[in-house]
Amino acid sequence: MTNIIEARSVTKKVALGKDNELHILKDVNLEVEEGEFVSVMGPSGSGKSTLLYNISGMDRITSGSVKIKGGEIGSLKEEELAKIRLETMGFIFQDINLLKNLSLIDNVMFPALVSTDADKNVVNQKAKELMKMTGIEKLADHTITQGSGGQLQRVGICRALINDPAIIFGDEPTGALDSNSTEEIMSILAEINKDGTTIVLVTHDIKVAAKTERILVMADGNIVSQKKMRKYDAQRDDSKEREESIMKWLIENGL
Ligand SMILES: Nc1ncnc2c1ncn2[C@@H]1O[C@H](COP(=O)(O)OP(=O)(O)OP(=O)(O)O)[C@@H](O)[C@H]1O
Repeated sequence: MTNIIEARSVTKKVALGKDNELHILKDVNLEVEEGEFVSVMGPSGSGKSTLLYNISGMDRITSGSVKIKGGEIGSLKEEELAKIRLETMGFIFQDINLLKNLSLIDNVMFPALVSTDADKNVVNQKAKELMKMTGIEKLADHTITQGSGGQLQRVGICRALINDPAIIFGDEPTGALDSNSTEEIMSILAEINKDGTTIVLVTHDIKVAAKTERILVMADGNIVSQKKMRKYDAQRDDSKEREESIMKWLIENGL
């Protein structure tokens, strides 16, 4: 299997005032295989979001190396990095950040229209297909005030998928959703992953982690433990067993 993400000895420090700095990531090593579905758990402040932003090139590492599809991203100029982010990655956040003055379908289309000289009709067709796939096609012409949290998060997923990214990064994508919407969003992500898209999610929710196939646990700026599981298959209906086994593992490892 090919590694789509390779992070070596990654550190991240931020300046706190004149003579003080915070060491957030401490020599982190991580490999993610093409097509993998990975979740990152760990206590608040352990560095999960910082890891996500630094391996996706949304933020700059202090030292070490991050390769995406074999190419080092640390040394890239801002425009080159932005191009790689736009063409290779999709991002889903807890706070969906949709543009208020655009319809939902225009929000979905936005990353495709800013990135390339793509044909608007082709992009529109693709956006419609994605909205159909996630069950929100009827909301295409609505605005963001007319959707529920779960519906808007589906818009966020469609927007993340519009450029056919190889990797989707999610920072607590279900953090603001109720358990039904969380289940629905995770089913959609599991389907997307089944089709070959690599997914890396930060989550506090065992139910979310149970739908992934590898759980990384962070503590104090490093990955301290990990658990590999069979890829989730909705047909098997074994979510409960997966959740219990994760819970047991977390407790046994003092996490
Ligand atoms: N730009 C920054 N400036 C100063 N401190 C920062 C910065 N970014 C992150 N931190 C601090 O680094 C630590 C790790 O933050 P991070 O958001 O990565 O943690 P997390 O594990 O994702 O936490 P949570 O689960 O609460 O979201 C925290 O103590 C945070 O306050």
